[in-house]
Amino acid sequence: MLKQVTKQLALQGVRSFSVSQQNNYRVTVCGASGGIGQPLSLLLKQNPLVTDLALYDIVHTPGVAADLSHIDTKSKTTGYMGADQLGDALKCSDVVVIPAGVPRKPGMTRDDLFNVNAGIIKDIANSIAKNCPKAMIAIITNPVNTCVPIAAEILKKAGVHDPKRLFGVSTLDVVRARAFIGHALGVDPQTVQIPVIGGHSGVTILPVLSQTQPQYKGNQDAIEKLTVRIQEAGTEVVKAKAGAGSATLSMAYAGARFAGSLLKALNGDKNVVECSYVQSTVTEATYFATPLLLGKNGIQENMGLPKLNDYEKKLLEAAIPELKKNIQKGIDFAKA
Ligand SMILES: NC(=O)C1=CN([C@@H]2O[C@H](COP(=O)(O)OP(=O)(O)OC[C@H]3O[C@@H](n4cnc5c(N)ncnc54)[C@H](O)[C@@H]3O)[C@@H](O)[C@H]2O)C=CC1
Ligand SMILES: O=C([O-])CC(=O)C(=O)O
Repeated sequence: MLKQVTKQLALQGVRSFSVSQQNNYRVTVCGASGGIGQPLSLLLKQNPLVTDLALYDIVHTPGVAADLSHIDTKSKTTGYMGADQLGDALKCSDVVVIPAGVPRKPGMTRDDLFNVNAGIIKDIANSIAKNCPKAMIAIITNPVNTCVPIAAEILKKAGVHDPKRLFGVSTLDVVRARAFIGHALGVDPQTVQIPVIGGHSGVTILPVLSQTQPQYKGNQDAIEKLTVRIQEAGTEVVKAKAGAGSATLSMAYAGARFAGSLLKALNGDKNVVECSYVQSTVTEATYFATPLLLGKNGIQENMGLPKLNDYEKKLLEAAIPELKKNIQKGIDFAKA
């Protein structure tokens, strides 16, 4: 009889899961009701490594959680709403993904979001320090270049800072570069490899086109145009959305990919490499995105600067002062 029922469930597409599997992680999304938060949570609900999906926001999470909880994947989805429930949302989380905060409108820079978003990151980081100090933390909220140093300073104050576990999500820059290059070369974007280093705004975004696989063969003019397009791709979306926000769907895809990579590495996969904005000694900027080998404890190895040609070295020179300014702003805010 039991055999029959199991077979029937299998035919209906219902999978059974062994309790002995290692792949049981709790992921918290902070800002889960937003333009990024909802599709990101939908994608995470489909990740087989997630057993417990905690959705936190200051609005609407009971509805978002109820909706997602009807999807036939194994993870349990729970909604937490309002500052009183932030601690419970974070408690025992393995991975915290943060797309909480306001997005840009046309004419704004990412730095213009600082006044509102810095305080949001500060509050969430304080609660992470108390409730899940060992979690991997992935910050999507802009300005990423400044929000990551803010979170680091808050975690330092609480005595729980581990730079190997704190990440600024710059994956969308890689995703975009792969899309643009794949279409330009007429190849599947999924087969394109390219490091995008530096930070996540304007001139701090440094796509290393000389290291693209398969090779990008454009002339210098084409290379410069493509570089600027990747650097300004966020603004391209902000303009196209004409006041209705910034990239949400592509960011949800990128955020789910990055969180998925953290989970794979936690689960013992030894070949997970992602570019991400982290504490760094690779350049003069104390936070900098480079390719990272991820492991069970976060960054296993910073793979350092890829080989740069003369044009890319100039881009790096332009990025460093801007990054240093963005980083100092975050440190000053957190110390004040
Ligand atoms: N790193 C990246 O590549 C990218 C970053 N972003 C950034 O992501 C952030 C979110 O963007 P969207 O989802 O489009 O904005 P949104 O306004 O649609 O959603 C933000 C969500 O955050 C929530 N929120 C506000 N204060 C909160 C708090 N204290 N605690 C928890 N949740 C809170 C809001 O209620 C809302 O549901 C923005 O700062 C945006 O600039 C956007 C695209 C790409
Ligand atoms: O441009 C923005 O404000 C949002 C963002 O970071 C991106 O799309 O890369």
